[in-house]
Amino acid sequence: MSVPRVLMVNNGTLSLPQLRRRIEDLGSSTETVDTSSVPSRLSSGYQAIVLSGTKVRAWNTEFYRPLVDLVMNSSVPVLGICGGMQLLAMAAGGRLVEGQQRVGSYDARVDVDEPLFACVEPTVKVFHRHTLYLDQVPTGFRNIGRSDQAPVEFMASDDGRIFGSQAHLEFRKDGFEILRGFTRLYG
Ligand SMILES: NC(=O)CC[C@H](N)C(=O)O
Repeated sequence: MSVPRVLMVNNGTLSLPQLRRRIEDLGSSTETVDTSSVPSRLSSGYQAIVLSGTKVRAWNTEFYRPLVDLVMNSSVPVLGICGGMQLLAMAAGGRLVEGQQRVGSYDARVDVDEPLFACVEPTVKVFHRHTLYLDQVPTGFRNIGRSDQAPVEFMASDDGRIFGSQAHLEFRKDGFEILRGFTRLYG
């Protein structure tokens, strides 16, 4: 079987190497493109798209428009991490709020009947590094994970193609196992 290829969009996160390594450890190859130079159409050679955390905040919808168009016009599984989830949520009309800066490991409760969580228990310990919080899922998405700190820790599109994680899944064992659940959607 050939190795699945993942297009990794670098939105300026501090932990791109770790994110790539995890996806590669799970059996995919990765190629990275910066936010400002994403293609207008996904080449048929890719089986999934992963959006890293961000440097430019999700409020800047103009900056992220080409990326959002790429995601919406593709048909492969997509995973947005931290700011990568926030920018997808903003584009779909979601609401973000400025909160307490959160850095470190926190528990979240997840819906284990969702394919993303096929490899974890209902409570996961995952790593966070952010100050913006999604307090409402946008139309077309549902809330699939929550915690004492944030009402929306994970979201999924109604068609089950696009996922978002507030946590940086490139860290911690449970993060890796959630990434494993994602790779099973296209691998
Ligand atoms: N790590 C990130 O992706 C940060 C996202 C966003 N800038 C926030 O602070 O919430």
